[in-house]
Amino acid sequence: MAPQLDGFFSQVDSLSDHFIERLRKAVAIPSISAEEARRPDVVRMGNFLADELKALGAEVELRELGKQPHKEHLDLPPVVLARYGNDKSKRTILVYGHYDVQPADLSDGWNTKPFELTIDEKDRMLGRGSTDDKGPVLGWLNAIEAHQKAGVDFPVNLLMCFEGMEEYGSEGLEDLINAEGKKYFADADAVCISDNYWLGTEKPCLTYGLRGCNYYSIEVSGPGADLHSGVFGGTAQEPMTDLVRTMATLVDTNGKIQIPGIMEQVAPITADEETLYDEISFEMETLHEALGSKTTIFEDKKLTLMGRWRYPSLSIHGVEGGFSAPGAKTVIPAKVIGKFSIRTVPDMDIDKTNECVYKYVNEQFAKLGSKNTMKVFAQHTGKWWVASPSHWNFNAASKAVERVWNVKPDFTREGGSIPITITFEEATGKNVLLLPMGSSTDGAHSINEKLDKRNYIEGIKLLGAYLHYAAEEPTS
Ligand SMILES: NCC(=O)N[C@@H](Cc1c[nH]cn1)C(=O)O
Ligand SMILES: [Zn+2]
Ligand SMILES: [Zn+2]
Repeated sequence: MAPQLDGFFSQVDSLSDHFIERLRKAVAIPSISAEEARRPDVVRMGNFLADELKALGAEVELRELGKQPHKEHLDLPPVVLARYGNDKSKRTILVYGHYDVQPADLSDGWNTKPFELTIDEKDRMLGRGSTDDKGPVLGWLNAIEAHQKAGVDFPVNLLMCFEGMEEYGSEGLEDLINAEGKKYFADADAVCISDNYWLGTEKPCLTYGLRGCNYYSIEVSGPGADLHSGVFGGTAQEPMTDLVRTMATLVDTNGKIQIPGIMEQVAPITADEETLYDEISFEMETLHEALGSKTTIFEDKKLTLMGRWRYPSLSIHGVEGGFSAPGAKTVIPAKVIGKFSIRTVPDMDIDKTNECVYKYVNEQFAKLGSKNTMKVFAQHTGKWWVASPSHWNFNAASKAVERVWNVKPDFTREGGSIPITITFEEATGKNVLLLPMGSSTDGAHSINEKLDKRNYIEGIKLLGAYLHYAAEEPTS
């Protein structure tokens, strides 16, 4: 029998301004995990969540994770663990999200202040973390509150795990989840993560796969200090020149990875997979809109989806130590660190991939015949994940999508990474579902990140409806 959801849904509508205010407060905390100076703000954001959860009647623990690896002067932000409900006759759903965000600065090209939630004339709620992942995290809290205020029994016990280091490789979390898999998380019957996006702007999806991410640094140094390029140019071998020449050998303009041993690890395409892409609702126009240009590698939908889901990609992110401000500074940097990452896919192996990268980068640098020194190392790694969507957890989410959005969801994989997903699967032994709230044009990690008001409010209904269907879905 379909669950009675009307009371809950109308309460979400009535509380929508209050829920937007909650998001406004969260976005105002610049919880950037990658910036050391922002660490107190990340902690403040964890405390904010803990306080909101306590006010809703959840049992909350702030778990400290110790020092940040390679940055021993920094404490990792706490993991917020919470439980709402402990009724043995109900199913228990474990949800995960993250309260840290990517860096953001007005000078990057934002049209509005990134840490002030701004609602524009199209009801887009602009602000860093609005879609990734503060909106979805608050979605769970909002669903609890709407049940309480509507007087509707909460259908499941909810276990929550919200971390503050996801955008920096989830440092410290893996050990906690492995340790708590059969303790704090022991009751979990299934896991749900809301931290990705629809493929387009109209059709919801359920996601059963993610790429992994190996993130690398190439450090080139030589001179003892930054130098005057007029005095030393033409006399010293320059680290930036060596770095740029080395980085240029990694990948070509069409994204073809030049490192031997990477593509060789990729699982072959199966006959079933060949047919899968045609069914997916995905328009190249929407991709162009999300991209902000027509500079796609492929013109074709299937090749584009394959490029995002089932093949690895190599992206060059930036150079630390180089001159990047506007204007013209005639300096030779003494030490530069180039950053790049490889999104990994089945059947790639983390260690094997690292070996291929180290060997290749060392060879390319050696070819330069430079007297400078080069080190290449992985900053963090996370494995890819592909699960079976034939499970009651996905059935429940599919029914919830139909109920809220009046359409059957697409079943998708995702090009991004949530490295902790596979850890949850292995530590709990339970099915993991990705249930996105936001859409493809939200601009996560980019300037002008937003979450449409519609996706936030209907997304709260979706998360709540999912819990109702999960409560009664027959075991599969
Ligand atoms: N919303 C998920 C997300 O943005 N994940 C990050 C996580 C990450 C950071 N380093 C490696 N993975 C992503 O970039 O995919
Ligand atoms: Zn995220
Ligand atoms: Zn992110």
